[in-house]
Amino acid sequence: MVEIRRPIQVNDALEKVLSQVIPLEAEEVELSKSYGTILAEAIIAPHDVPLFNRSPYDGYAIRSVDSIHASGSNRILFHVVGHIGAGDFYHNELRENEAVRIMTGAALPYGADAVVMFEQTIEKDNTFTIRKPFRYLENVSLQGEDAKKGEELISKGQLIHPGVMALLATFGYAFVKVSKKPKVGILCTGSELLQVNDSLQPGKIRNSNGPMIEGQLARMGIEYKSYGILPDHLEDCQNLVRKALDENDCVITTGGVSVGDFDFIPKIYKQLNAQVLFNKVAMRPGSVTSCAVLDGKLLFGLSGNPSACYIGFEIFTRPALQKMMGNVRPFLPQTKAVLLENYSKPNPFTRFIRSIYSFDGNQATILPAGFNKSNAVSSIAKGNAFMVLPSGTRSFKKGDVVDVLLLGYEDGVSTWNL
Ligand SMILES: Nc1nc2c(c(=O)[nH]1)N[C@H]1C(S)=C(S)[C@@H](COP(=O)(O)OP(=O)(O)OC[C@H]3O[C@@H](n4cnc5c(N)ncnc54)[C@H](O)[C@@H]3O)O[C@H]1N2
Ligand code: MOO
Ligand SMILES: [Mg+2]
Repeated sequence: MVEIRRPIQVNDALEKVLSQVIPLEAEEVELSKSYGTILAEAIIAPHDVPLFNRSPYDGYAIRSVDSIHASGSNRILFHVVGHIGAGDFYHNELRENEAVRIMTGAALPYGADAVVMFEQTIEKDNTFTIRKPFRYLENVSLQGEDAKKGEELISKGQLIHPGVMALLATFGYAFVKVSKKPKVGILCTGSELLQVNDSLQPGKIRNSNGPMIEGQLARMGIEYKSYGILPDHLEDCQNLVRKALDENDCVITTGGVSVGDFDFIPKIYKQLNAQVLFNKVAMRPGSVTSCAVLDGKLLFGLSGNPSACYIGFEIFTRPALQKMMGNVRPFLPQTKAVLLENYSKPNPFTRFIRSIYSFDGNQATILPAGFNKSNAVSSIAKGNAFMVLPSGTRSFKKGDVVDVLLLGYEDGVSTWNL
């Protein structure tokens, strides 16, 4: 007799997975290799930025007090006593009606407290005149205006993107403490599976889930080990799952999670003594997505059906891997968009529809990406987002505003409201 599985809600399943996540240790990486990693320490400014008052323009540094009486009919004359570019420093203190020719980024000389842009002067020999008064600190880029010493700028658990790398470099971090990345093993089960370069034979298909998951991991900057394709043979599959578990922090299998005669993943969990977190989720596709834990490591049993497999990864595996890396924003970005066509099917389970999200110049829109079945591969290729229709709803109409999860963004969000 077939086992009757009880579906649990997506949020409950997700909570179960995330509660099992054991964060990975931290390590020091070279700044130039840190892109896409997660900060394991907060960045606290060790000094002000800028570190000194500097000129934001090419022009002349003056004492504002000397400019008070300047007007169109009373141009004031300055004597140029020095010339500095960014990186230079003028060591004397400015005296009355003296100016230093200064370039963008150069430190203001002592006594100077304003900058006159070249365009605001009439220059003659070693002098210039101005026709307006300058305020104290006018045209000055102030010490500490960008960041104050001691200020926490980026907290632990944030993604290191190019902007963060710039900040780290500013503060002299040649190395940065980040979370280690998980090692992930991928195993595709199915006696029907051929390699990508095999020619087709009756009843066989090429393994598309393997390359797809490799891409999903690569999109997260995570390295993986592919254990290839494996015919549906209980003992062989079990041995390879065990080996993959020993060699990785997390293992993803595809196929064989349902109730078919050759669906061996549930048996493998049982024989390995893994704790099954769930084997049925109230979602479509991906309802058979399964997850188990063994030795503190997560085993994701993703469906063999390509669309279900893709969604199972993005909804469960991705946040879990992000959390392993200590990412405080582990979830795909969530937004809303206007539906561009009627969607009349009822949604007894939460429905994730591979869709095309775009902006039509006026509003964010979402359009289902075509053939919308669990076994579809074309719609995952065309889509860049999931439209999410909550369970217990039906008859969505063109013009309705719906929830959307965006794929392929480097950063995510801290919670989902699904
Ligand atoms: N009696 C029932 N039958 C099924 C149920 C059910 O509840 N009761 N659930 C259905 C649902 S929903 C799904 S989804 C599938 C899940 O199947 P499995 O995860 O067990 O996967 P397989 O049986 O191995 O394969 C399903 C399908 O996917 C193709 N496949 C498998 N691996 C790959 C791959 N690497 N690349 C491309 N395509 C792959 C495979 O050829 C099958 O067509 O079960 C339903 N059945
Ligand atoms: O689990 Mo299946 O993926 O619902 O279609
Ligand atoms: Mg099956």
